[in-house]
Amino acid sequence: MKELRNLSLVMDFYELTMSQCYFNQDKNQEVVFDLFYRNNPDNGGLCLFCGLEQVIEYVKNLHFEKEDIEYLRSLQMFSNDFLDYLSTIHFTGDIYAIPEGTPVFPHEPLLRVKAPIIEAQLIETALLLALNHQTLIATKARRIVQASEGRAVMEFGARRAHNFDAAIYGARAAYIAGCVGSATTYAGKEYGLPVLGTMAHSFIQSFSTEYDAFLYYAKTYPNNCTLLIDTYSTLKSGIKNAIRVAKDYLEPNGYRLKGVRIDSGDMAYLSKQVRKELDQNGMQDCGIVVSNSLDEYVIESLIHQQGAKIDSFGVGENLICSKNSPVFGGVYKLVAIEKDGEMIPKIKISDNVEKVTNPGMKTVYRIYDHETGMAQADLLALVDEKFDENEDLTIYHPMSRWKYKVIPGGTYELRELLVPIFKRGQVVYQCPSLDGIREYSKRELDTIWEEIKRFAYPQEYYVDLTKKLLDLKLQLLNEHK
Ligand SMILES: Nc1ncnc2c1ncn2[C@@H]1O[C@H](COP(=O)(O)OP(=O)(O)OP(=O)(O)O)[C@@H](O)[C@H]1O
Ligand SMILES: O=P(O)(O)OC[C@H]1O[C@H](OP(=O)(O)OP(=O)(O)O)[C@H](O)[C@@H]1O
Ligand SMILES: O=C(O)c1cccnc1
Repeated sequence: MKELRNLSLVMDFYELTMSQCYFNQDKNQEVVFDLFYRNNPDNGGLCLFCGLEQVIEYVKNLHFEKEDIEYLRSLQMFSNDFLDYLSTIHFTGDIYAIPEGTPVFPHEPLLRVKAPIIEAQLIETALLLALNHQTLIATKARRIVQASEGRAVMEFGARRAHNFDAAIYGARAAYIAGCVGSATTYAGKEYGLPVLGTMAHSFIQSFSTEYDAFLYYAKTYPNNCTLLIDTYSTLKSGIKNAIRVAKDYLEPNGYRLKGVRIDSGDMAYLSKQVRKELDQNGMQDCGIVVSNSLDEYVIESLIHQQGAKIDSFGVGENLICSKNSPVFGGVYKLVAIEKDGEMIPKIKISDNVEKVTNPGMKTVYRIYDHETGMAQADLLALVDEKFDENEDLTIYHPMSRWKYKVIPGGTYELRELLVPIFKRGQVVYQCPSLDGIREYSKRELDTIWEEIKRFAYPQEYYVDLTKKLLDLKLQLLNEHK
């Protein structure tokens, strides 16, 4: 079996200091935490939820090694009794979550934990860091894939990623979001996603001539040959040498030149000129790949405003670092606490209305329109609420009773998005394959209206409350006045 790094101590120190207080007071009662976010990155209309598999690995493995305990002891802040307790701790609670690859929206629980407060608290940091990172990268990658309108997007980001895990998990998230593969070989080995790539300028420079470099590569990989044509001059030498190699070696031997890559200069102008030359030489099947600090806006402009002739995109830094919007602000908030065997709903109040939490143990439903199959809104409900799809459904704005919408009975279907992942500490969820997640994600994205997916001022998707949940929220707000 592969040895796992024990990452259990990847937790904010306050999780441990607070936990010792709970422990000393014998206050390890059950609580419920919701993990959700408030704003879509890049002013977008949605996110793609990602990173659940890594959360499952972390929670399943939660334990402290002897050396972890000794380290904590050396800090002289923790009692022997508490350290003894930590040395045997493992997760015993329930976790429900939305499946990876699902389009998600602000303010809905993406994941819900019900566990003794110490356990729920100790896993906070890891849950947030895994889900915040991969959701951010999948969300960015999805935008880039959308802008490419069916042209392949290759993830080239490892060298600009914020260290090893960001490259590996970033490649995973990007593949889920629709990239055709990644240049990060490790991610191919680990996740079975396609690894791909072309060549670097250093390769061309290492030969006496560009032609020699192309010829050597073509002889080595005649079936899969994409040549980088911008080392000296894309139009004066690169494209000419690429065509020569195709004519001198590949075609006489029954092969075709697969592609050329342009990595600098004006990509619209160069791609059009290169396309013309390839076509004039009977090489209509040779693809044009471009790279160089691309993002969804440059890609959109190349395709729509500039008529660029591009077949695929290599995208690195803007994708792997979500450069325009580098933070995904997922948060983890306590929403209920057990008292005398009963779960008591809790609220977090803020002057900023956006930051007032939705109290209680809740679930999320996606409401699909019967006729179109499209998602109409998401509905937050208390877990014990029951629905009959033949009856009218009234959904409320998260803050006001007078803003509501009635969806007529018989016109909609409800799908509960949160599914069981852990029950009493045991994993009850079978993680789908990466390709399974990717296909599911594509299908789910097809149920989201284009108005929500567009980049400029997207329409806001409704995440509403049931009457019962809204009443509870307003009642708690009143009680705290
Ligand atoms: N037609 C185009 N429309 C919009 N942006 C483009 C177009 N062509 C290139 N770009 C962008 O312009 C920028 C050019 O950057 P930069 O100055 O780094 O490259 P360069 O001078 O072409 O080559 P090098 O990478 O060797 O410095 C890149 O971000 C690229 O994505
Ligand atoms: O611009 P990005 O979106 O991050 O895409 C990845 C970049 O990384 C490489 O450049 P680099 O100069 O590092 O190496 P090279 O010698 O292969 O061009 C590649 O040529 C791309 O330009
Ligand atoms: O294979 C490529 O062309 C590649 C890979 C990583 C970064 N830039 C380019």
